[in-house]
Amino acid sequence: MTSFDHRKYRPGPVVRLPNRQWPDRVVERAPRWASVDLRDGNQALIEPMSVAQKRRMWALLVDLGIKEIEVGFPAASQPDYDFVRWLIEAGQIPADVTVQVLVQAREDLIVRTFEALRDVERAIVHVYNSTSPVQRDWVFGQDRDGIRALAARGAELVRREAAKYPGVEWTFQYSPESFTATEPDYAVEVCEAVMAVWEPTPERPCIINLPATVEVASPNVFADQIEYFATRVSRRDCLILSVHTHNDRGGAVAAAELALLAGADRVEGTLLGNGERTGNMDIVTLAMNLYSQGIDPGIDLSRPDEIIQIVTECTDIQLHPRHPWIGELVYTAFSGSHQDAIGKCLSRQGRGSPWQVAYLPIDPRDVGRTYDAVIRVNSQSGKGGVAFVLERERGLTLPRWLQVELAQIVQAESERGGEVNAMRIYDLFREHFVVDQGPVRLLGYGLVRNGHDVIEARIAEAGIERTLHGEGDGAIAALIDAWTRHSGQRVGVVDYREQAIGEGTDAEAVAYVLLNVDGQRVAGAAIDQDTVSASVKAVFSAINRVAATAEMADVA
Ligand SMILES: CC(=O)SCCNC(=O)CCNC(=O)[C@H](O)C(C)(C)COP(=O)(O)OP(=O)(O)OC[C@H]1O[C@@H](n2cnc3c(N)ncnc32)[C@H](O)[C@@H]1OP(=O)(O)O
Ligand SMILES: CC(C)C(=O)C(=O)O
Ligand SMILES: [Mg+2]
Repeated sequence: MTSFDHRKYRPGPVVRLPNRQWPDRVVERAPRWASVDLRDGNQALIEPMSVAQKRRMWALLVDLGIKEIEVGFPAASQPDYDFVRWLIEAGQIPADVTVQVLVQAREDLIVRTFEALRDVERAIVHVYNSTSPVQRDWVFGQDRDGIRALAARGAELVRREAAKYPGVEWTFQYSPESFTATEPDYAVEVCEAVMAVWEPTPERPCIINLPATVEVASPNVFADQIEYFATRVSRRDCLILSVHTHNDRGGAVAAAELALLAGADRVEGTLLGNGERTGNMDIVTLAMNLYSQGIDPGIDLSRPDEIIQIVTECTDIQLHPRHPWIGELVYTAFSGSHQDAIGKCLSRQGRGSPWQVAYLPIDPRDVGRTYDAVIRVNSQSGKGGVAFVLERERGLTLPRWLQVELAQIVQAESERGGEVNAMRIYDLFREHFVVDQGPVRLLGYGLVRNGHDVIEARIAEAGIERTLHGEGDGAIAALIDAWTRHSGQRVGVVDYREQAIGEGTDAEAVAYVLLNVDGQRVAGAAIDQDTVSASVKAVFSAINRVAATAEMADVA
């Protein structure tokens, strides 16, 4: 008998919203960002941040360009109080950044919160109380009127205390905590009661922050709740509509995105999504989502490794290697068809033209990643990936028939031993296709080119030195003629390619040849400083591969 029983649960809320508008809208600009790393993020840590960690996190948030930063709950704990004091007294708050602090709708806490903020130039005071039926009934033991009065009283206290510090530019923020589980009409009613006290104007708006304190439904329901609120609240022009989503169902980012369609102006979240339970909305992910749609996110995410390092140090939570946009493995493909498509697209992607590379929704270089890690080879990989790695690391552009054969060799190796790195792929290429130490060794050759080519090749075969003679149109044809006369084999050239790698005096030639020897196709390759020598040696590589196969058959 287990307690796993879905009948314990009821479906989440449904909002009646005929003619909802948000599904037809698109997001065209970034929201106002507000970080709650130092408050919601911090309160969810096993070990809350030390002073040094808070300072590091603060510096990072400012550096990224986040302009509204909730720095703590100063009335709740001495470290939070002290941190706020340090920010103010040490002049740490840049002119374009506003600190925000959280407080419950309780008099003593509100008084202390304002004390903590004395001498600040500007600040957002964020007061909240919970509004859902279960919180009303079971936590606060109050009915709808009672909770509305609690909220209004909190607003009055905030207004009263703010008046004691007239030199400060205050912004008031209210959150109906547990908004997503609150009846939508009642959420509007409570916020109206708060606004009636604060009397915001278009010039001095207040912030109404609608939280998915616990994510209880799919993101479309949240969007309905936001649109419902935005279209029913009075004085919409006097408030900044903010959302604060949590990730209980894994939809915090999606919910925030849809909320923007539904009328939200501002989004609260944390870097990389740390926060209560499964976390807060991840600012980095949402910002990168916008970026990848061609929208300026308004925060600088060009150095994500720095974000990962600092957030990891401050939270002691490791980043998942497949975390959206910036996880370690996000721009790495192991699977063959992905590698093939990525390689093809990268080779055609023009500089300055709109990015369109299959499987890479953005250019990895934008977030400080190089192409080095884009393709890594294991047993799931195919010829495209192997070829891509060799081209990237060694500049070798293998012909397709050689890619196919090499990929099989690499795959066999990776089935035995896991990932195969670029150096090993190159070694396998040389070991299998550049065969200059086989049964037949080329000792030297002379070529007379006079319209018609005549070759004289000295070889050692089974310990015996011989000189072969042949002629034809081109060095390869002459050599094939020489070998055919000597061996009696029927040899034809199916394909031949050559390429230069490197430049200037360091340049080398690589030759790839596919022969048909007595009906059997065999590939060979060679690398030399000279193009003709590379092609001659490539033919011997192929001949050696045939000879080696024959020797093995004899042994068997
Ligand atoms: C969704 C969120 O993240 S909300 C933010 C939550 N963050 C935190 O709680 C971290 C900081 N908080 C704290 O350190 C403590 O809660 C303190 C210091 C603020 C208060 O501590 P305490 O006074 O010991 O009480 P505690 O937190 O248990 O408070 C519960 C009481 O406050 C009331 N309360 C809780 N929230 C609120 C609120 N927003 N407004 C008014 N009253 C509230 C409860 O109904 C309860 O009342 P009761 O004592 O009459 O039953
Ligand atoms: C304080 C509020 C906004 C909160 O963190 C929540 O509801 O999740
Ligand atoms: Mg929260």
